[in-house]
Amino acid sequence: MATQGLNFALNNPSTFFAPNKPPRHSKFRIVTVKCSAPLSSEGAATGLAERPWNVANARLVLEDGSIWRAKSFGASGTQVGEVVFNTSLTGFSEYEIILGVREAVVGRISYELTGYQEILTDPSYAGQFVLMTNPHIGNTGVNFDDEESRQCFLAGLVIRSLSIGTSNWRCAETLGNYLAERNIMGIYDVDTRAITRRLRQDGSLIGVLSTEESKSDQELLEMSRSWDIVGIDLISDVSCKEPFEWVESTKPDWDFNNHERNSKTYRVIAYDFGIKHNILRRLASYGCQIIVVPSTWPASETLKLKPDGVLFSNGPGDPSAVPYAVAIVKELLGKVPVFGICMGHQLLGQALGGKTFKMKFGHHGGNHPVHNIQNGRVEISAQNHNYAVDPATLPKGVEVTHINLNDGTCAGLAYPALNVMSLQYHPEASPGPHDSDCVFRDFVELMKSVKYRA
Ligand SMILES: NC(=O)CC[C@H](N)C(=O)O
Repeated sequence: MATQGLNFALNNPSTFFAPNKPPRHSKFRIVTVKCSAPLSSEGAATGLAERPWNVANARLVLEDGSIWRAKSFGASGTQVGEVVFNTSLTGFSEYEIILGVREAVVGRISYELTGYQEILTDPSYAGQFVLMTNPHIGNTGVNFDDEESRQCFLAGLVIRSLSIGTSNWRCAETLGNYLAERNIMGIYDVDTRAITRRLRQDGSLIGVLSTEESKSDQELLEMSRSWDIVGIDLISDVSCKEPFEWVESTKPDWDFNNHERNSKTYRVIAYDFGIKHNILRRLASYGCQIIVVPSTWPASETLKLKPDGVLFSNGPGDPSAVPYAVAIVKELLGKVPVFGICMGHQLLGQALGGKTFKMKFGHHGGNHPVHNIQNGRVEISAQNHNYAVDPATLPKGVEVTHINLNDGTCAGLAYPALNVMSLQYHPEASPGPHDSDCVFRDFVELMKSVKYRA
């Protein structure tokens, strides 16, 4: 609906957008409309603008033997990865449309966004193709602020329709240019609904994306069948190599919980298994002093820094393929309050004696309902994981604190005796939802209670 409204406005010569102040807590304000392809005046009048593409020049070959012809954007080449679908469709802001010389407000647009830039820069997607179920991607371009890490680690992007126009007050460049500069492949004009239904039915599939005509379908199929993401340590490729201090908090205009700031500061060591920057910003906003350390940083060195708490971050790949990280987590248990997010939660589950398993097609999206058993509330959450902790394998004393309401899987754990808390999903989600943000306050409260207990 929103994009239809925008297309109407784009194609109506008498419409222009007001350079509004961004609504509070919104990152979006329309001031310019950049088109990646010129709209002919005829096209503009009829709504039938000429598209900048003609032919399929890429193939996605899935391990089940299906071949999907598509059009390429971003980088060219051949890339293998696991295909996952992301259902993010959240976040919108309203804009006034001002028409003609009298500047009468004639309506409002709900401007839709999916957080695709945050998804592209989430290191947990390393080794995976992200297929967006939202059919229209690229309309807000990319900007300098929404990066979740230092680079794009994912294998590639698969979308239904690439926006021909880019319009956002923060836009620095188009999605296509951004991906090409980072050597990330993308395809569009592919039936993402059909692929999603296949993945839901048959489970995650390995795929090969290629723009190389010289490679036969059979060659690409064999490539997809001889690669696997299970059992591989993907953390060490994305983690930082040296410790560093993190100070940036959420910008005041966008902070939705700033009344909860703490006057006291707590020292947190954050293990970087592929950490998203917004986890660090939220911790900083809640008054934490943070040192980020590499995935292999010894537990003994962490304890020497005398932290009030330790955070185990999100990260890519199979949690059972990184026993060295589980050993570090285990060594810290009971010595300092700990909080695990996603991969961090899965490592904690294993360190407590539990096991993880691979889900059929995982959870990827910004619209997962979670039952918070501790307070009885249902939180809408952002999730991105293919594995889960099996609660039946956990020892007595470990509590399941959150349940994913779509499939009943474990979405959070606590072990009060050892000051352990963890979530399988993303309380820091940017652009949202923000229902679970208060878990950072819970972590601060945990650190506080331990620090001032003595
Ligand atoms: N976001 C994450 O930390 C993902 C954890 C793990 N790689 C999984 O897919 O389950």
